[in-house]
Amino acid sequence: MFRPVCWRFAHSFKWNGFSSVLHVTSLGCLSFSTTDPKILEFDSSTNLRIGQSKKVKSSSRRQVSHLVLEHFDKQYKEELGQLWTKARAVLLDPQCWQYGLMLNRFAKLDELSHFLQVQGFSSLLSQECGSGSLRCMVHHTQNRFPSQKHQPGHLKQYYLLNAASLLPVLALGVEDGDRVLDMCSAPGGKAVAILQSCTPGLLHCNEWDSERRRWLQQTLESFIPQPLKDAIRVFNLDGRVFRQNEEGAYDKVLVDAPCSNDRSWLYTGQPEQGALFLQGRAKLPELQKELLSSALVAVRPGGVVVYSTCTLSHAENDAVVEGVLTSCPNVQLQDLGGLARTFSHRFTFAPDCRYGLLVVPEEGRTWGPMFLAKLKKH
Ligand SMILES: C[S@@+](CC[C@H](N)C(=O)[O-])C[C@H]1O[C@@H](n2cnc3c(N)ncnc32)[C@H](O)[C@@H]1O
Repeated sequence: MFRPVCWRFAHSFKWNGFSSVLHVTSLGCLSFSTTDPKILEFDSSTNLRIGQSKKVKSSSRRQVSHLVLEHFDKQYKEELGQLWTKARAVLLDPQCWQYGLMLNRFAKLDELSHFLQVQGFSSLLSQECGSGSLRCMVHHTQNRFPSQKHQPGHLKQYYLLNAASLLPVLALGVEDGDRVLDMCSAPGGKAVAILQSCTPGLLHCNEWDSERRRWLQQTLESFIPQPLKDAIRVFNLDGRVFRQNEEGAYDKVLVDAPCSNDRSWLYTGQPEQGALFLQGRAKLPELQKELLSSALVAVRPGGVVVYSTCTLSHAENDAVVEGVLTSCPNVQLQDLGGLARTFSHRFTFAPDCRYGLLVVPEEGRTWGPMFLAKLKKH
């Protein structure tokens, strides 16, 4: 049993998936031995416990919906060929999923940064990415930090995410002073990423679902200090109305659209839920086109819109962008080849995605699914 000295960090700390043990020495240093626990946890009485092998709770409870899986098999085999076999293996094995840690530049990070370095985490983003002060740490193996609890008045140190979900933010390229709309914003991962990368002149975060809007507000509270919050406003609107209210008001708009979310929808559990999901899925492309068109009205001439989803579905990705490009003559598709080259060692991109980039998960680089396309208005 060890007594952690760095109490604040240790208190909420759980670890799964490494073959070494964390020690917190009496001097407050962090080091590892080579015993092989599957889980470590600090409990609230400040003791470090080394537990026996046990699975991460949330993963072991997941139940695959066979209805959804069959549907995916049929569709994605046709759309992605061999890549689907690889992605399928990852999606069906939550124990292998990698998680990135987006670090909060507004929190104290010394101990955490040191700990991550010792553990072999590396930085996803280099200076060439143009990501400003945005930092995300990734590991080549499966690993999962616990989510930090929301505590009013305290800033969290990190946000857990699928590292590929930073690509839309990088593609948007927000700069200091920009007026930005995050049209579908909850739970707020990408809004936080934007605020990590720079200081926009204003950031409007919109979320239609009231429950999720509260979650979004909590995320912003957990990561962003008060002075910066003055530049942020949270809206509770249907994103499709921005076309009427906010014409040309923004330099940059992110449409991280409601989508099938393959990773979580595969685990819809009960057959009825799976059936409902498949019904709803058919209606998504229409909504997505409307949201993207609305964003193109809300952005100023010369401004850019990034459209993204976390599904592999062609109908919700390339086909949506194609549909909008056909109906909006003053919009031009932007090349994302540079971004793909920068991250080709980290992410697997589908080779024949016509209008954007599609990150497909595979063993060892389980990031994705993530689709993004960038459009510029003239
Ligand atoms: C993929 S999630 C967004 C994730 C978020 N950008 C992030 O990075 O944390 C899509 C969100 O869009 C919201 N949504 C659904 N329909 C919408 C609409 N018509 N207008 C605005 N938001 C909508 C959903 O409730 C959901 O929270």
